[in-house]
Amino acid sequence: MGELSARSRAIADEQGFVETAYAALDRQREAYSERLREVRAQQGHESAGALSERDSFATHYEDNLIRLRNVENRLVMGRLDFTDGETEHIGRIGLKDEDQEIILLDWRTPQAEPFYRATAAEPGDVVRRRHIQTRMRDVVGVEDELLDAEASDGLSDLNLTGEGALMAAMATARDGKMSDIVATIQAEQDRIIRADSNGILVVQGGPGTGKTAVALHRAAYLLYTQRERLSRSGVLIVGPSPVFLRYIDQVLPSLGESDIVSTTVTGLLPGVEATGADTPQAARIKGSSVWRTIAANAVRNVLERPLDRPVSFTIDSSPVTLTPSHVEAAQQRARRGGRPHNEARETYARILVEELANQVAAHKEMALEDAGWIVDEVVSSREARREINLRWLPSSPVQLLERLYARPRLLAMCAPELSPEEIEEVRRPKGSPITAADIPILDELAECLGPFRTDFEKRQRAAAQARDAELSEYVKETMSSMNLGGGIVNLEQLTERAAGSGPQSSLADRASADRTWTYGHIVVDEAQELSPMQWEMLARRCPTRSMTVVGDLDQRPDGSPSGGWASILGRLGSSARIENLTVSYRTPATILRSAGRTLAAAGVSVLPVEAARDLPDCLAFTAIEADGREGAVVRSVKERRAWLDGEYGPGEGTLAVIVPSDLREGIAEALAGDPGLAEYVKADSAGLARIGVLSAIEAKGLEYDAVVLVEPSRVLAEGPGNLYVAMTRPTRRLDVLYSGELPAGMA
Ligand SMILES: Nc1ncnc2c1ncn2[C@@H]1O[C@H](COP(=O)(O)OP(=O)(O)OP(=O)(O)O)[C@@H](O)[C@H]1O
Repeated sequence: MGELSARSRAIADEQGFVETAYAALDRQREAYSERLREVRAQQGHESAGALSERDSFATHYEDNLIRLRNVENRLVMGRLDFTDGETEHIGRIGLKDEDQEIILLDWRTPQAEPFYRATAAEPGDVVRRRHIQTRMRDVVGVEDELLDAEASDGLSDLNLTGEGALMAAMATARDGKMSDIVATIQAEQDRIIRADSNGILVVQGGPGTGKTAVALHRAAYLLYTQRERLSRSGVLIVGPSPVFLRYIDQVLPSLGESDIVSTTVTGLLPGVEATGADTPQAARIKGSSVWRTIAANAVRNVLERPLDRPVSFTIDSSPVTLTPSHVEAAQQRARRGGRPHNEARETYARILVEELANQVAAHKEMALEDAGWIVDEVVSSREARREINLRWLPSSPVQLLERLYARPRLLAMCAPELSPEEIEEVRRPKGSPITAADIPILDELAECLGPFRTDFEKRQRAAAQARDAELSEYVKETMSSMNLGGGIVNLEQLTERAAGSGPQSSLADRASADRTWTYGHIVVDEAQELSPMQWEMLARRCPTRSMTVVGDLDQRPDGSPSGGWASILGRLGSSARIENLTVSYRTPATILRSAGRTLAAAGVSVLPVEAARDLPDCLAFTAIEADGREGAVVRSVKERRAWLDGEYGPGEGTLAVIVPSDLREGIAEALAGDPGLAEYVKADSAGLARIGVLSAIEAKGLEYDAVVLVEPSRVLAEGPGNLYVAMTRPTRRLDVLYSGELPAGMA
C-alpha cells in the first residue's frame, strides 16, 4: 500500500512537471507560428529575381516548427536526482521556462550523460535515476534506480541501465518502422554515440546490438554539438536499400533532426539510375580498386590521343600544318594545370588554335595582334576543329564506360590488371542498362573528366553564377533592413535558401543533387557490404574523414574476410578505430545461441554477443515435405499471424517469411493466392507489406516480431552469413520449416 501510494505520488509529481514542459513547448511553437505569420504578412521588396527574403525566413521558421512538432511524443524521458538535492529532467530537446531558465535538458548535453552512464558502482553525484513513461501528454509510469552501493547487489550481469524501461521497450510490438531509443540508451552505446567525431569510427557488434540505433543517435548528437559546422555541410546516411532507408526514416525526426541526406551508395550519383543487374562475378570485378587506375588510363589513353604524323590543310587559303609535337606540347601544358579532362580541354584547344592562327598570320604577313579575325577563322575551320577535337575528345562518364565495356581490346589496353576472362565477364553492348556496380566507376570517371557541358549549359551556368552574386548582395541588404542576423540565421544560410525556391531549398535537396557535395560527417550502415570502389566514392564526399561506420562482418554472405575491417575499408582502414557492441536487444538468447552454433558448425566463428533477455518457446522446428512446401508455409504463416493477433491485438506486430532466393517467387505467390493472407502480403504504396516475403539479403538490417524461416539448409548454401542474418531478424519467435536435414548445430 505504502509503495503503491509512493508510486502514485511520483507519477503525480512527474505529471506536474510534464505539463510544465509541454506548456513551454507550446509557447515555443506559438512564438515561431507568430513570427511566421508576421513574415508572411510583410511585403518584401521583391526586386532580385522571383525570390523574396520572405520565403527564406518563412522556411527557417517552418523548419523550426516541424522540429518542434516532431518531438511531441515522449518529450520528457527521465530525471536525475543529485547528492546536493538538485534535480534535472532529461528530454528529447532542451526547453526554457518564461524566465529563460532551463527546465528540460536536451539528452545530448554533457549534463545529461549520467542518465545513461552512471552505475551503482560508479554513481558520480547521482543518487537516483528515474525513467518516466508517458503516453500522449500523460505520465503512465515511473521507474526508479537508486544508485548507491547497496543497490548494486540486485543488478544483472549485463549491467543494464533502466532495466524495466528497457525490457518494456524490447517487448513492444514492432510496426515496421524503427523507433528511437533515446530513453533507454545503454552505457556502452552512449560512449559510442558521444565519441569524438574526428576520423573514422568503426562500430561492430553482432545482430541486434543496436548498431543502426547507435549510428542514428550519434548523427543526432553530432548535429547538436556541432550544429554550426554541420548545418552547412550536412550529414549523410548511407544504407543498404531503399526499404532499409524507409525503415529508419522516422528516427532522426523524432529526435528533432530532419535536415539529413539518406541514400544508398548507388543513389549518390545524381542523374544516373542503376536499373541493370550484374552477375556476382562481374559485380566483384567492378568493385575492385583497380578501376581507379583504369579510369585514369581510359581518360588519358582513349580520349587524349597523340597525332601520328603531321597534317596539312588550309585556312582562309593559307596553308597550315599541325605536327605531332604541337599536339603533344599542348596536351602536356593542359595536363600540367591539374584540371579534369573536360575542363583542361579548353587550355589544350586554345594553344593549338593560337598555333594555327600564328601560321595563318605569318602566311598573310600580318601581325596576329592586328588581325584578331584570324582566330575566328581558325575556330570556324572544320578541318582545324576536327584535328584538334580528335586528339582530346570531350566525353561524359557513361559514354566512356560504354566504350570500354563494348570493346574488350580498348579495356585491355587501359586495364592490364584484368585477365581476359575478367574483361569478358564485364563485356556488354553499348546502350545496356547501368548497374549498381557501375556507379562507383562512373563516379571515378566523372572525377577524372570533370563536368561535361554543352555550350548551352555553359552559358546557363555563367548566368546562374551572376544571379547568385546579385542575390547575395540583396540578402545582405534585406538582413540589415529587417534587423535580422543576431544569431537567428546567418547570411550564408539565407543566400542558400533564397537561391533555391520552395522545397528545393533544403540542404538535403541541394546536397543530393550535387555530385561534388562534401559532407561534414558520413554514417555508413551495413558497411560490411561495400566494395573498395564504393568506399572511394564515400571518401571523396568526406575529405575530413569524419565517419561513423557500422556493421557486422559475420553478416557478409561468406562471413568475415581475412584482414577484417582493414581489408574492407582499403585506403581508409589505416585511420580507423574500432569499438564493439556486445549485447543484443532484439533476439532472444535461445535463438542467438542456435544461430551461433549453426555458424560454428559451418566453420564461421562469430563475434561474441549476449542477449539482453530470453523468452520461452521462441524457437520451433517443423519438418515438412519438399513437395508440400508451399502449403506448409501458408499454414505456418496463418498460425503465426493468429498468434501475433492474440499477443499484440488484431493486425498488430510484424511477420516476415525468409526464404532461399530461388523459392521466393513461388512462396510469395502461394501466400498471395490464399484468401486469408492476400491482404497482408500486398505491398502498400511505399513498397512495404504487412507480411514480408524476403531473401536473407533483403532482410539485412530489418527486424520483425516473428519470422518463418523456410529451408535453412538452402539459405546456408547461399552463404553462412545469410543464414546468420535470417535467424537473427525476430524479436519474439522464429519458426523453422525444413525438408530433409536441418543444418548442423541448429536444433
Ligand atoms: N538501448 C536500447 N534500448 C531499447 N531498444 C534498443 C536499444 N538498443 C537497441 N535496441 C533495439 O534493438 C533492435 C536492434 O537494433 P539495431 O537494428 O540498431 O541493431 P543492429 O546492431 O543494427 O542489428 P543488425 O546487425 O541485425 O542490423 C532495435 O529494435 C532497437 O530499437
